[in-house]
Amino acid sequence: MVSLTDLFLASLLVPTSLGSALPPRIIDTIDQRGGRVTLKQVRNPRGHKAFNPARATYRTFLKYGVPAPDYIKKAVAHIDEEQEEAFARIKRDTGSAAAIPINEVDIAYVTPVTIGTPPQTLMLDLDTGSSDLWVFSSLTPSNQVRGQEIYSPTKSSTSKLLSGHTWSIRYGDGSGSRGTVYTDNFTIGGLEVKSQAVQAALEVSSSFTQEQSLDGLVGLGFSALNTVRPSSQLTFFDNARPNLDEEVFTADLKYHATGSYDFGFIDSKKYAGNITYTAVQQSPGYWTHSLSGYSVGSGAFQASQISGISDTGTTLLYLPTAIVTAYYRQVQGAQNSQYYGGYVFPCSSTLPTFTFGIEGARFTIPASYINYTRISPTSTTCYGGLQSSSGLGINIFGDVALKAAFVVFSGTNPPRIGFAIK
Ligand SMILES: C[C@@H](SC(=N)N)c1ccc(Cl)cc1
Ligand SMILES: C[C@@H](SC(=N)N)c1ccc(Cl)cc1
Repeated sequence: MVSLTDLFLASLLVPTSLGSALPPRIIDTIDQRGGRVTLKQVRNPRGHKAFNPARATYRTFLKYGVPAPDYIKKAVAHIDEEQEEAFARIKRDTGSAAAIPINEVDIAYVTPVTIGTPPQTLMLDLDTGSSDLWVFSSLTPSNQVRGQEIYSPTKSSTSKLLSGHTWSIRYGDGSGSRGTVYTDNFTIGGLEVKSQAVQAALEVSSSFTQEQSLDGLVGLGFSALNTVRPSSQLTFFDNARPNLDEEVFTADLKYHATGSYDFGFIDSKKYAGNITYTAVQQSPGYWTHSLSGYSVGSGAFQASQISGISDTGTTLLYLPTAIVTAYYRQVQGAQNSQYYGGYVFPCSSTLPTFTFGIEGARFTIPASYINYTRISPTSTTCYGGLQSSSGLGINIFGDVALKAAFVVFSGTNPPRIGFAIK
C-alpha cells in the first residue's frame, strides 16, 4: 500500500535540474549522484499553515495526468476545514492597555478595565505586589467613596455572588480593604476572562478613599497571596494564561507619562536590544528576584546579589541602607530625616543617576526619577525616590526602578522576569 507520505515525497522527487526551483530553505542538500533529495523539515515562517496530505495526493494525480477522483477533491476541503478550526482554537489571546499616572509624581498608575454585562469601566492599579482583584463597589459605604467609579454587581447580568466568601487585605504602607466576592466577566485591553473573582469592597482605608482616581487593584502577584477565604481565588493573569499566545505580561511604565501593560505577547517595538532574564522565586507569592549589583552616578559597579520584589504597586525604590547612604553621600545637603520619614535634600541639588544590574545587564535610573517630589508645593526640600528598605524587611524594586526599563513578567514554569532598555 503506498502511504500518503510516500506519495507526498514522490511528488517532491524532482529532476536535479529543477532542484534549485524549490526555495533553498526547504531543500537542505541535493545528492547529485543518485538524484536523491534530503529534506530538512522547517517551520513554515508564515505561521500556522499545515500540510494537507489530500492536496498532495490530488497534485500527484494531476502530475501524472490522471483525473483526480471526486472523493479526493472533497478530502482536500475536509482537511483544510478541520485544520482551520484547529488553528482557530489554539492560544491566541492577547491584551494591551494604558498605564496612566494618577498624579504629577507618578504615585501610582491606573489602567481601564471593564467588569460585567453591560461593561462597567473602572480605573484599577495593576499591582505585581499583591494578588487580590478588588474594587470600590455599590456595597462600599458612601462616606468612604470620594469620586471613585464603583462596580455594581446588581447592574450586571453576568455577576454571581461567591456565597460565603470574604476577603481582607493589609498593604505594606498600612492601607487596606475588605469585603465580599462576586464572579463576573472582566477585560483588560480586549483580553477577557469570564467568571473572574471580583472582590467588592465593604470597607476601604482612608488612603484609598483619598485617592479619588483609583477605583481598586488588580493583583498580578502569584495567586498564593490571594486573601479570599474559605477558598482563595486566581488572579486575572492566572485565569487568562491558558489562552494567551505567550504566558507573559509586560510592564512599560513611564516617568510623568502614560505607559502600557501587555498580556500574552512581548512587543518588540517597546524596547531596544535584548531582554535579560533572571530567576524568580515565587514564594511567598511576590515576583522575587535578585539584582546583580549597583552603581552610583559614574562610580564603579558594586557586584552584590540584592534580593527583592519587582512591584508595580509600590511607588519608590527601597534598597538596603548601605546602598542608600552611599547614594545620598553624593548629594550636598542630603539627610535621612526622621521628621520627613526618609532621605530628603535641597530641591536644587544635582542628583547622581542610579544604576542597577540584572545579571550582566545594566539599567540606569535618571536623576530626575530620584528627585521624587517637593515635601510641599512651596517647600525647597525634596523627598528621594530611593529610600532605605531597613524598616520594611524586604527590598522593593518599585515604580522608580521599573519605569527605567521594559519588564517582562514570565509565568512560564519556572517563572522568570526579564528587563530590557527602552
Ligand atoms: C508588596 C508591597 S504592597 C503592594 N504592592 N501591594 C509592600 C509590601 C511590604 C511593604 Cl513593608 C511595603 C510594600
Ligand atoms: C498597592 C497599595 S500599597 C502600596 N502603596 N504599595 C496601594 C496602592 C495605592 C494606594 Cl492609594 C494605597 C495603597
